Amino acid sequence: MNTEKIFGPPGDSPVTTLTIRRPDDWHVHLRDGDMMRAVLPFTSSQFGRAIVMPNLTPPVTTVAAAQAYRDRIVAALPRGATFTPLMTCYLTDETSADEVEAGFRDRVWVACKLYPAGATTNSSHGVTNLARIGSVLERMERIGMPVLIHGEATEPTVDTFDRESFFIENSLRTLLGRHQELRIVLEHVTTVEGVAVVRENSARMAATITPHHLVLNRTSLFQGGLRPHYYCLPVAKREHHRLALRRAAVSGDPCFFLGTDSAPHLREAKQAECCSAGIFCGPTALQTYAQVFEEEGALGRLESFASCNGPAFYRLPLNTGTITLRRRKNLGDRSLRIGSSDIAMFRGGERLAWSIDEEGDRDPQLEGRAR
Ligand SMILES: NC(=O)N[C@@H](CC(=O)O)C(=O)O
Ligand SMILES: [Zn+2]
Ligand SMILES: [Zn+2]
Repeated sequence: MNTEKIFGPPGDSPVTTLTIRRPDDWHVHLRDGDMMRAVLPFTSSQFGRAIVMPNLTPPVTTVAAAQAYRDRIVAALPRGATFTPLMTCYLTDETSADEVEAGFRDRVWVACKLYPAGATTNSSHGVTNLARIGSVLERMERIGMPVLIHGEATEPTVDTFDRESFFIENSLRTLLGRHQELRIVLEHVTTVEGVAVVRENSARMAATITPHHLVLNRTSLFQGGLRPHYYCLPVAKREHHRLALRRAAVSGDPCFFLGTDSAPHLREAKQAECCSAGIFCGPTALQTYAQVFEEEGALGRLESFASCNGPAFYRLPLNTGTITLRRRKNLGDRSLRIGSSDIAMFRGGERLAWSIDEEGDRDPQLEGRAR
């Protein structure tokens, strides 16, 4: 990592540019069609790779569907982009272990995504009971294929703010016991309990942390009125949970890495009687992570979180090339136009401390270093 004036003597002017190995996004929703074409450049310009979530309608449940979806993403990439989408298989009660293994061996998908049925956006085809997919999980355990979990309980009697900790205590711990070699990512972790279970099982477990959960708590959702654009699942929790997430992210520990959970919804779906869950944070994700790491006095560890810990967990090579962030106050766009509608951007129109160099410059010293 290259920084200018990062560790200068006290009173010295602060770091002005920050060059890190090109990062990856280990959790993103690229959607499909016009929306995919509109949101993809924000991901492909910053990240070398991204784990693409399979919660389309209909969900991506077969090798053929994943292959076709990957082809559509690659065809939509801006000219000259060097970006690799990493695909996932949406688990249902009917998923076949053979199909899962075939797609993994053919390098079509890198992981399976487990949505408890009804837990979040487009999860109605998800798993109704973990016992139903026991043989699939057993196979994944055997072949070393990770399962990525939206870790929230779905029982209607469980309080929304307790759904993650309830899932951990009542489902995840059983799963960990039943499948002792299974490799697991707790996606978009939001609680102290989530951070703890990941640390306890860090030999085979990791978690992604979103930019928004590092800066929002549940009070932010009601700041001056109800904020639909801050609503996502799992919902932001109390302040002490947010502080635990910040400590985990900046710790440098390999079991925590970057996953934006950028989840675009049209404005009419957000500003509605029943608001869809999801925050479109892709355009300002890296800038927000940089701000958080700086506030925590840990800019020197941003690179491990953003660019190194994820590839180590997924057993993939590090990216070559770099990205440069510059301390330059900038006002980003407020929203992204899609046909006659638009998508509100998280922190769009806010004055952010960091901006991303457009060229995506490459450092010859880093080129070819990995692999
Ligand atoms: N995070 C969200 O609130 N929404 C995601 C689904 C998900 O990741 O749970 C979406 O697809 O919109
Ligand atoms: Zn989710
Ligand atoms: Zn998601």
